This record gives sequence, structure tokens and C-alpha cells, in this order.
Amino acid sequence: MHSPLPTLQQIPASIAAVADYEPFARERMSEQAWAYMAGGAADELTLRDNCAAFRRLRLRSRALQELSGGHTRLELFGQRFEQPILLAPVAYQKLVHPDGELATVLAASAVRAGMVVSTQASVALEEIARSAQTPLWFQLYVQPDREFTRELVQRAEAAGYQALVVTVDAPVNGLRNREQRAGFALPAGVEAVNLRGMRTLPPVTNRIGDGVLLGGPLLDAAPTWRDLAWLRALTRLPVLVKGVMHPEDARRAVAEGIDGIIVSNHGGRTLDTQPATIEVLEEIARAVEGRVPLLLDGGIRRGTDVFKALALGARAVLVGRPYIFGLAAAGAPGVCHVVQLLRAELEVAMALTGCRTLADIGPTRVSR
Ligand SMILES: Cc1cc2nc3c(=O)[nH]c(=O)nc-3n(C[C@H](O)[C@H](O)[C@H](O)COP(=O)(O)O)c2cc1C
Ligand SMILES: CC(C)CC(=O)C(=O)O
Repeated sequence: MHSPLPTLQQIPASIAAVADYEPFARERMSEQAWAYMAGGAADELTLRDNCAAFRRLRLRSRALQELSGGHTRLELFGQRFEQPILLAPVAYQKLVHPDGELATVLAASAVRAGMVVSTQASVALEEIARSAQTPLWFQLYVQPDREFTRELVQRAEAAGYQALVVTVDAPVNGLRNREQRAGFALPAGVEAVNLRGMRTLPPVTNRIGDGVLLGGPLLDAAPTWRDLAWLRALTRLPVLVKGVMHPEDARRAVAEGIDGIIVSNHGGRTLDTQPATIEVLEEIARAVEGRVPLLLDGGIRRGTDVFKALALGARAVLVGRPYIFGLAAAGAPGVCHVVQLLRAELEVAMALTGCRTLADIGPTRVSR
């Protein structure tokens, strides 16, 4: 049985779409936390483009299609999901809510949404797993300390996580000018608890004049394809790579025996001026030729965005900031509501384009 559904009653009717959570979230967060959660890299062109590119696409409806018995269910790696919307790994959720990831996992369980837990979660990965009644995947940042990395993977397996999501687009943090301007630093009481006890490298700063990255210890220890092969051999879990933006990387990942690919530019938080994820999805889908499932994140703010991603080759999507803003504004009920809003919008889009199941959503339903 699921945990009792948190009440949605306190949520005002004026919140009719996920974007409506933003002002409520903002007024409940410090300026620094807002800069961290809402911001992106440099001029935030990719951050904005992720959303704008979805808005440019148009849906093509078909009339009088058979819709009876329709649903939004899917199966991935033998796991069953009610809807193709997962919660993306987002670090340090105690920044926005005192229960942090525990509130999120309660909500994910209530709506049976898959949740990907960040290496940099602010709650122990075992504690999150104990509260979960929905598939949990563990997002892995390969640490310079590989022995510690191995132990993290083993902890995730032992705790019952059902897939490993290896993030490959951030060997170093992006230059986040918005965070720098706001003076963002983690407040007391919020930390990456799962990394306690790890041997660390000298800190890297982003300030000009403080030295270079290339040739320094962080990038000398950055993960490569060799590490991916090592991880593949290390675990029996399905392994996904998150942060693929190039078809050649997608091909290589498939050749390395990777089970799934997440097309992602880290929500515009790493390398600014990369294209929007939805703009590279079809090219990557052509390279992968259906050999492994493709997922996508970045800029999903509407059920129609979910629909467009599925039409252009994704099996499922992940959302980041939308549920974080729901969490900040209304705790677990806010996260539930965000998933429910997106799912309801997806269902309406399916009905109005004549798609009974996710398998009916194909490229002919979108015009570019
Ligand atoms: C505040 C914040 C923290 C994030 N932390 C992580 C992380 O720890 N690991 C990771 O792989 N991705 C992380 N991401 C990226 C998300 O998993 C996801 O790729 C991105 O948020 C999707 O874009 P969206 O926010 O537009 O939905 C983070 C994103 C945000 C906004
Ligand atoms: C702690 C960070 C590396 C987490 C992250 O991926 C992000 O803030 O985008």
C-alpha cells in the first residue's frame, strides 16, 4: 500500500499550471537558494532555450481516433510506471524544504512517479529508500576517490535502488554567474551527507585569477569512458548515462553496453550556449535506432512538452525545477500536484491528438 496521500486541499485554485508555483516558491526561498535552484550557467541562454524550443513546436491532431481503454503507463527496465514523468536528480533539497528529499519521495510514492536521487542529496540515500514505495534510481557522480565511488554504488544496490544514472556532463561545475552574484553557499545544516568520509581534493574555485582547471587534480581525476566500462562491470543494475548531447556519444554508450540514455544539458547549468535538448533528440534517436530507451530532460513545463519529447523519440522525461518549486511552495503535496498537473495535461494532449497510449505518440503528431 502507498503512504497516505498528502492533502492537496491547501493548494490555491490560482495554481493551474506548474509555472504558477514559481512566485510562491521564490517568496519562500532565500535569494541565494533561489539563485542556485532557478539559475543556470553564464548568460542562461541554454536554460531559456530548453523551454523556448518546446514552445516553438506545434502539435498536429487527428480526429475520431479510438480512445477507449487508453492510459499513460509504461515499462522501463522491467519496472512499471504510471506515467512517463520522472523526478530528475536535484541536489540539496533541504535548501527549499526542511524534509528535503524525504518530502519528495513521499510525493513520488503517492503518485507512483519514478524518482532519481542525487549523489549530492541532503538526506542519506538509505533513509530515502526506506520511505519509497515507487521505483528509485540512484544518480552517480563518479568521485575522484574511485573506491568511495564503488562503495556508493554498493550502498545504492543494497538499499534497493533499481537503476544507476551516471551523470557525464559535469566533470566540473558550470560557471553559474547568478549564483556567484548572489553569493550562494550552502547554509549550515544542508550538506551532501552521502559523501561524508570521502577523501577530497583541494577546492576548485571559479574565480578568475585563482588558477586553472586543466592539468589540475579535479580534471586529472575526471571520469572517462574507461570508468563507464568499470561501472558497467561493477553493478548488476541497469546503467543509464545522463548528459548525452551528441549522437556519437550515444552510439558509444550503446556499444559500451549501457542500458539507457538521458538526453540532457543539465537544465542549462553546465555549458551555456549548448542547444536545447529537444533540438538534439531526433538526431540522437536516429543514432540509437531504438537499441536502448532514450529519456530527455530540460525545459519540460507542460504536458504538451512531455508529449513532444515522446513524439520525437523519448520513452520518458524527467523534470527538475518544476517539482523543486512545488516542494518549496507546498512540500510533498506541491510535488504531487506538479506531477498530477503534467500528467493531466499530457492526457488531454493525447486525447486531443488522438493517441490512446504512449506508443501512439509519434513524429507525425508534431510539426517543427
Ligand atoms: C538545483 C538543481 C540541482 C541539480 N542537481 C543535480 C545533480 O545532483 N545531479 C544531476 O545529475 N543533475 C542535477 N541537476 C540537473 C537535473 O537533474 C536536470 O537535468 C535538470 O534540472 C532538468 O532541467 P529542468 O530543471 O528544466 O527540468 C540539478 C538541477 C537543478 C535545477
Ligand atoms: C552539487 C552539484 C554538483 C549538483 C548539480 O549537479 C547541480 O547543481 O546542477
